[in-house]
Amino acid sequence: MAFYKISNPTDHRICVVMVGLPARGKTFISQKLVGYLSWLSIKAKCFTFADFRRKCGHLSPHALEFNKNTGVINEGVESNDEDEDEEVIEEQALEQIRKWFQSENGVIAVLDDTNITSNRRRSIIEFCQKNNIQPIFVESWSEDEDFVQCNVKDMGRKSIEYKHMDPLEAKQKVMENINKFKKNYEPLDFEKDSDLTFVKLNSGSKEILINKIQTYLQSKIVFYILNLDLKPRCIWLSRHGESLYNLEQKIGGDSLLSKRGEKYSSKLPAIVKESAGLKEKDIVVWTSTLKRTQQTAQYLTNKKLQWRALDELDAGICDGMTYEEIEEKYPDDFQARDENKYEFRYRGGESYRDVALRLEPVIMELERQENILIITHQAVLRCIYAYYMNIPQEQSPWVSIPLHTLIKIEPRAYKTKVTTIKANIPAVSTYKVKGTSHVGEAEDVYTKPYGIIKDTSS
Ligand SMILES: O=P(O)(O)OC[C@H]1O[C@@](CO)(OP(=O)(O)O)[C@@H](O)[C@@H]1O
Repeated sequence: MAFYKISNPTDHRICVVMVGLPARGKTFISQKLVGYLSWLSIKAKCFTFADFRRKCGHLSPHALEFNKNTGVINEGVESNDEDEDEEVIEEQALEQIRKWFQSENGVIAVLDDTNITSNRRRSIIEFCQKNNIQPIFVESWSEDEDFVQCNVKDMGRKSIEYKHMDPLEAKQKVMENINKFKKNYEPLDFEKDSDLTFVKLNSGSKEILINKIQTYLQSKIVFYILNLDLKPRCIWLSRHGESLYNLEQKIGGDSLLSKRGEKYSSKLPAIVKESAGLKEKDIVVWTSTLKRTQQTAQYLTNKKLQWRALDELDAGICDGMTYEEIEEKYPDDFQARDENKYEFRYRGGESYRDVALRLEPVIMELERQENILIITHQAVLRCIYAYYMNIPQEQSPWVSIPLHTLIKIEPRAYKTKVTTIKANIPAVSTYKVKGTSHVGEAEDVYTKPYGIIKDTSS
């Protein structure tokens, strides 16, 4: 079920059109925006023209050849008539967007390409007008050497166009490409483009210019982009230490930590220090308002902030019960929750969807901040983890977030890196296995593929 429902979808179709030279953070913005909208249940998709060109057998002007039979990209094959090919490819790519809006009832398409000429942008506007789509142009502009070089490095290492190359060669190619595009670049202009809806970002969020934002959805998109800080940063996630309720397999409540939970809290500062390599003043600790998270943060001397929005999912009438008791007393509710855990709302309490919605200001603030350690609860961390890792909503309540484990997240344009650091302090499992009232080993399908697991000696 989509949360964002509209009576006539064609009235609300938006195409976010990225504008800018390579290595200006366009892919990062596009991916983050689509992840955020999907997390809010707004149907969104990113269309990367480079992908499409590759599939068509060209990567003009990057001069690569895609072998459709083997899937291998070969270097050095130039197209004979680049301009003509490019036009056809662009048309076909826009056609993909039109089809997606129509067949999938899409709401927001993000077009991740350079779109650096006024002509190109005008042809996109024409396409949008024909198809009842509102275009918003998002230009990422920068002459800041550090900003550009940081993106060049990221592109060289991770982008499919360059990652097969030697790092130096990749860097050189990206720079060549930037210079090639620079010659034709026509930035968005307040006078010439006064009729367009656009946002112009200078080196991320250093300076922002906005023109003609008109609808609620447009302002939501723009507000999110304005809060995005493109600088590399880390987020650490930890559950509180094992609690007395965890030992008794009871959910909710506001209990204190067990002895092993206490041990985790005293070890946490050293684990964070080792993982971060930063001074304490450079990491801010966010906790919920519940005792078990504050007790876990007690030995951290960093600046701390409590958020009510980080409190655990409210289990309503089931608060303080074990899963076995819930199954016995409310068998229908127990089964309904297993069938659709994301949507199920405890009587007098919350669903995972409710938690995600109340977390929106936390997410927005996280995007503005640099290095944050969040100490909170199982359900809340699942929602935050799902946001960073683009985990489908229906799967997010089943993600494994074990106790006494620090998760380090490094969001990047091409892939988010996750490192799982185990404290080596035993704790009970609180993972409720689907279809039973038992807690046990998680299937862990969503944590394992991403994580590099590190153990700390006890
Ligand atoms: O959604 P499920 O899997 O029930 O997990 C959420 C539960 O996790 C618990 C532990 O069982 O969280 P936490 O100990 O992190 O506060 C409960 O309080 C909470 O209701």
